[in-house]
Amino acid sequence: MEAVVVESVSKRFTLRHAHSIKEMTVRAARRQSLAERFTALDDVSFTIEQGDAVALMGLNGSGKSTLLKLISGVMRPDSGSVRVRGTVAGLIEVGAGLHPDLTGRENIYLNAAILGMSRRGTERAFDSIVDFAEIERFLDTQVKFYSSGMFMRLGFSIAVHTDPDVFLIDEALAVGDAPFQKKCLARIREHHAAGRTLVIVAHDTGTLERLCGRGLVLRQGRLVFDGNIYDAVDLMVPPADDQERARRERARREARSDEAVRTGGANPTAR
Ligand SMILES: Nc1ncnc2c1ncn2[C@@H]1O[C@H](COP(=O)(O)OP(=O)(O)OP(=O)(O)O)[C@@H](O)[C@H]1O
Repeated sequence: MEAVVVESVSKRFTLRHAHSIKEMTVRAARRQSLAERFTALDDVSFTIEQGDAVALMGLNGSGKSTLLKLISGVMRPDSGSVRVRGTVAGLIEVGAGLHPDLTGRENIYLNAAILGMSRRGTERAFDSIVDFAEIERFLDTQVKFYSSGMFMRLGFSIAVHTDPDVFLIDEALAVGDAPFQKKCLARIREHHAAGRTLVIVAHDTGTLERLCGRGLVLRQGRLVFDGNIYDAVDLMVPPADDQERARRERARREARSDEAVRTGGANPTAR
């Protein structure tokens, strides 16, 4: 069953070169343009099946976050269409919904509601959210007094406890200390094992290889590759020579067999 269908999607932005009347006058006098249209996504099409884990890859500015925003529904394409079956949420703009003047406890209820969780669902998940974020002692402290790490953990923890059908992750896995990152990865794997669809943007190719079966590569807003994650990684970061190619192949074989041992051969990631 299709979870996400992106059809001939294009998105353009206007880049303004002048922000004040003075700048506008100067640019106009020099016959320079005041603004220019910039194509962030250019005729992109793909389909993601339910339960797939897909990496969105590309250099800075290639359009990955824009594509995630279109899938999440916070932005609309200029042309083409994006269809998502079921609910969509995840680790995007983590912490954006937290209110500094509210306590951790109040923020959990508020943010979970913003992310589409029912009050009962939040009550059920409450202890687990607090545990995961490791903020128990500070639960009744306003979050403006949290350290940036604690703030981020709380935002993360709430987000990973929601259960959307399509779970989006944007560059979020690189933050937090190593144990926390590990916990987040484990939680994301659980989402996937439960049959949820994952769409992940990250620059760390190791993480993407571990989580995803398929990779999409964007280059200047165009989809230039759609296929196996290992081929996508090789396209993004080409192996320097045959030795490096063989080393990667070995590492991947080992990772796959480790995975098979841990999951008893039932690796949920389709490769
Ligand atoms: N709201 C906006 N207004 C104007 N330009 C924008 C806007 N959002 C994105 N862009 C431009 O669109 C292009 C694609 O941006 P996007 O954030 O999708 O890239 P990305 O692949 O996620 O990059 P990164 O790896 O750096 O996060 C960039 O050139 C960016 O400057």
